[in-house]
Amino acid sequence: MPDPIVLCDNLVKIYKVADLEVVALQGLDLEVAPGEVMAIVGASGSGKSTLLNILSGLDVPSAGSCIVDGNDLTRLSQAQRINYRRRIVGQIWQQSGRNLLPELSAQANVELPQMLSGVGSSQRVKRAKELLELVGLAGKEQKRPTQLSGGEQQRTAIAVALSNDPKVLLADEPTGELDSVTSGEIFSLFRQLNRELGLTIITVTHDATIAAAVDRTIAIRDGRTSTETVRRETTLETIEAHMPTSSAVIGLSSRTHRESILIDRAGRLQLPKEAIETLPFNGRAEVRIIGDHVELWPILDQTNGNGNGNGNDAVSIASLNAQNGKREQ
Ligand SMILES: Nc1ncnc2c1ncn2[C@@H]1O[C@H](COP(=O)(O)OP(=O)(O)OP(=O)(O)O)[C@@H](O)[C@H]1O
Repeated sequence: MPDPIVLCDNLVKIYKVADLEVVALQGLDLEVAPGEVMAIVGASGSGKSTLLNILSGLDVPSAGSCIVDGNDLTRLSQAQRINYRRRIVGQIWQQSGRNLLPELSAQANVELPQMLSGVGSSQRVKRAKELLELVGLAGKEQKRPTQLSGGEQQRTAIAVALSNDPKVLLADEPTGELDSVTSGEIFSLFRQLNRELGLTIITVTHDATIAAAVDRTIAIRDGRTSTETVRRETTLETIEAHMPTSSAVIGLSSRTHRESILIDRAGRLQLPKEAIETLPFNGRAEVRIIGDHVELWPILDQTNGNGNGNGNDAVSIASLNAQNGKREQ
């Protein structure tokens, strides 16, 4: 496997608001391979945008490490950070007002980041035209954002994000304001750009069709990666009965996708919601490694005379196959 283009290890982000501290990311691990197309999903407030803002260089991690294309985002100087934001990453947001300057034409919007990077006039005019053609907007170069449809505005935003030839495209809910047909078209464009330019794409989304179409979906819960869902190469027909019934927080089919929990580098894991719902207890528990599996036992209240582990209420959380190193749920 090639070296990851994104490697986050035990990433922490704490926002200070007056006297309060908000822990937005609490020890998140993430690896993304070059040329991968992946989605980040999770409930509101789970830390998705915080992660994207760190990857884009807009926010600085509070602790842990985050390296993107060899750039250590915890240690960049101000000048290095500007250079990183101009050349390594391109970013698009849900709201077109945040992506485009309304008083400029599509062409001028795409030229602007190049102008800020010192690219000469004739070269940036040529590149802006090429990029607008690549995203399917040939002939609309002189239109202003208000003269374009929502999908066309997002296409323009993608061309703007690509104007300095970044390695990684970061998209925060890029289809959040679009209808499902236009969302599908934007996602096809992502796929085309991935194929033709080798672009790595990381998108935050609530859109199940997008999550179903990417190579890998990471679910974040409470500021940590909790599950990962990968697309199966072939769909399952016959052994479906033996597989989990659904996949990922947005409910992808287990015929086409496989979900796994992630144990982070500190050894922590988050049980899926369905597993928590079937646990017969919560609170303190004892972990026992018994032969080939791991068990959780409730620690019962000592004051009423109960010891722990005497009933049938242990939960086996994993089977460990020591022979082949495989871990089975
Ligand atoms: N600039 C900030 N100052 C203070 N707290 C913040 C800031 N940005 C995010 N937070 C807090 O950090 C936590 C994670 O927020 P974040 O926006 O990353 O979540 P999210 O998963 O992107 O949510 P949504 O899906 O609603 O956009 C939340 O509790 C949020 O209130």
